[in-house]
Amino acid sequence: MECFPTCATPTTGAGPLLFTSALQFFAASQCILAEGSVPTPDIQNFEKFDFIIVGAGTAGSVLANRLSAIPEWNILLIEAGDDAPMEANIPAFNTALQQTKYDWGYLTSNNGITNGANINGSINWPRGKMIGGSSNINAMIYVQGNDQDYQNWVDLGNPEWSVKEVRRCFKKAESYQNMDMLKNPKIKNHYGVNGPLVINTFNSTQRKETSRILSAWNDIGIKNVPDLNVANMLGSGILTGTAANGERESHSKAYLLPILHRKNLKVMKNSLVTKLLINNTTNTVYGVEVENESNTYTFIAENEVILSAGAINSPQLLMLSGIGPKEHLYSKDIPVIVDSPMVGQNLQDHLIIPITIYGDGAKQSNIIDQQFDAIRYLYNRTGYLAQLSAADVLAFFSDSPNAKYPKFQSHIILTEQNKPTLNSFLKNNYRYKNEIVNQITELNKNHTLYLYLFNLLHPYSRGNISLSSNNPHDYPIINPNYFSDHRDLEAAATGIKKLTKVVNTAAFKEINGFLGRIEWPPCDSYEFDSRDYWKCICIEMVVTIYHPVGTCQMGPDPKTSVVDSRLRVHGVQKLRVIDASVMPTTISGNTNAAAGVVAERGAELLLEDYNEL
Ligand SMILES: Cc1cc2nc3c(=O)[nH]c(=O)nc-3n(C[C@H](O)[C@H](O)[C@H](O)COP(=O)(O)OP(=O)(O)OC[C@H]3O[C@@H](n4cnc5c(N)ncnc54)[C@H](O)[C@@H]3O)c2cc1C
Repeated sequence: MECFPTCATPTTGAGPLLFTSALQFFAASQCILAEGSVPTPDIQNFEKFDFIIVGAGTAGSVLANRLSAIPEWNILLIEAGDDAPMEANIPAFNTALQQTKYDWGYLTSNNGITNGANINGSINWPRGKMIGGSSNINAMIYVQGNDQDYQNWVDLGNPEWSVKEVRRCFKKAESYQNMDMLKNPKIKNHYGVNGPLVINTFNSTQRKETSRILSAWNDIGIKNVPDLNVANMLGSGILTGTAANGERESHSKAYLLPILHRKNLKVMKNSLVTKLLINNTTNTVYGVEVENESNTYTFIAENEVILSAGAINSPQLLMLSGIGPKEHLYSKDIPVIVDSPMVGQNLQDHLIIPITIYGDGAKQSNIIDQQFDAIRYLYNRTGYLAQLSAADVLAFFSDSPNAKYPKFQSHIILTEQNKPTLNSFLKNNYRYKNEIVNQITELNKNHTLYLYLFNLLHPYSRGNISLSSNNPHDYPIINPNYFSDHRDLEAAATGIKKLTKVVNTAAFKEINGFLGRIEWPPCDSYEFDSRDYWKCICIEMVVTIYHPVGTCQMGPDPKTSVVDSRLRVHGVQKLRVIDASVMPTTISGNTNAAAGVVAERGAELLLEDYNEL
């Protein structure tokens, strides 16, 4: 049988050799793309450690590094998820891990008020479930926040978190890599260059379009700045990312993987902590209960247990262990050890409202070009796979031009004409109903979609996390309570009205830009682009930019906070929470860098308490 009748006679020259080595290269590059694997440790039931850290996410990775730097301390780090897969490392796949085994896959509860345009009135709340946690599933946007954010924490009775200390910790964490930008003395002075966390700007294949976006922002008064962090999150510009050389920089890659050789650190993955062990006569925590495959283990912490399970799971674990609002614990048949009314309360998130602006623009590249781009990525980490799936520009603004504190933020998702993945993105990631999805994809057939994601930086509304049962496998109930405070709705309408002005700028006129009306029955009677129209869209279509914080907030008073300023849990001994949940108020922008800094500073406070600093 002739398999390839048209194939030229195979050569015995250099050609086949070259092809073979190319094939080997591509096969090997898939393996080296993943960030690395954590070996399974040799571990015994009832083994004793000095510190046990629950959760190897952003904060847990930092803590494992800083605490295991003390050679006399034995550290156990426990993570519910597996190693991060290859996709986590490739920037353009930043949404690809949602709703896989690497995502906890949470949904918000249907409150019957918001989210009429979303399937079953609820939205996705993804959270990383893997080594690196949410730092391996996030969009890599590196935002430090505004000085006032940290001053707010001090004003709430947390003296350890002064702007000066927090800024020092950012520098300690950072390894800023953009040599061109470092020629600017303000940028050089602002960032750290010797820390573990590599940050840089992305190379963008969309610079023509992102320049247009920047120019439009500039024209409506959101002035372009060379660097958003240096500008204290005021203005618009190209963002910095936890990425460099075409790869993601997760907190696990920066802090954890390089120290796996330390003899005093054990890391257990695929292991769910189900409960804290507490001596209820002394209210002292002495260990944790853990499920690994079908086995249950007990591990003892001689000094402390540190919860770094994130803003949903840290309060969940406290409540499962008897620390929380007493009536709620009684209702789930959980014996109350400490009545701590704020556990799971004070939930703050950055909501987003999608604003659809269309214009002439590039078509989606064809499949052959995309495949070549994939090869280019494997060879030298360039091309579209090396950049995040959203556009690499941001705007931070307020309702008055001279404001020193931003109220609003805008991200952009740039969607070329007729993009095949738009439909599934809107349906699966945002859970919009077909009527909404179809309108947007229909207009995208012949227009580029500039999807502006408007977000409110400092909401007044507060949600909460509560238990659905006393079973640690049952997901907690997430109630974000968006727009429950009317001031948020008014502020959002003001911010959106300001943002939609971009459509009248020269940059958008040049491409026949127009604002797309989303037809949705509850909003149809309102005049398009009026405040009332936008308020209606806010209520019906609000989704998340994935920044829950505040559910174990720090503060001096056990009635109004969960941990003190040194992150020790009120009412119990030998227990801290160190992760995004302790932020008493949210920050001006994306929360990953700040969660890492909470852990940097939290580690310092802990070391001070043991005279190790
Ligand atoms: C989709 C998405 C996009 C985002 N984009 C950005 C962005 O671009 N920029 C930005 O600044 N921020 C972004 N964020 C937010 C940012 O990533 C988080 O604020 C930050 O990672 C929180 O860190 P953390 O340590 O508190 O929690 P996490 O990083 O979530 O870590 C918690 C860890 O604890 C583990 N865990 C939980 N419960 C248990 C248990 N019972 N037993 C054992 N282990 C457990 C989890 O599996 C996880 O690994 C995004 C988040 C998401 C989900």
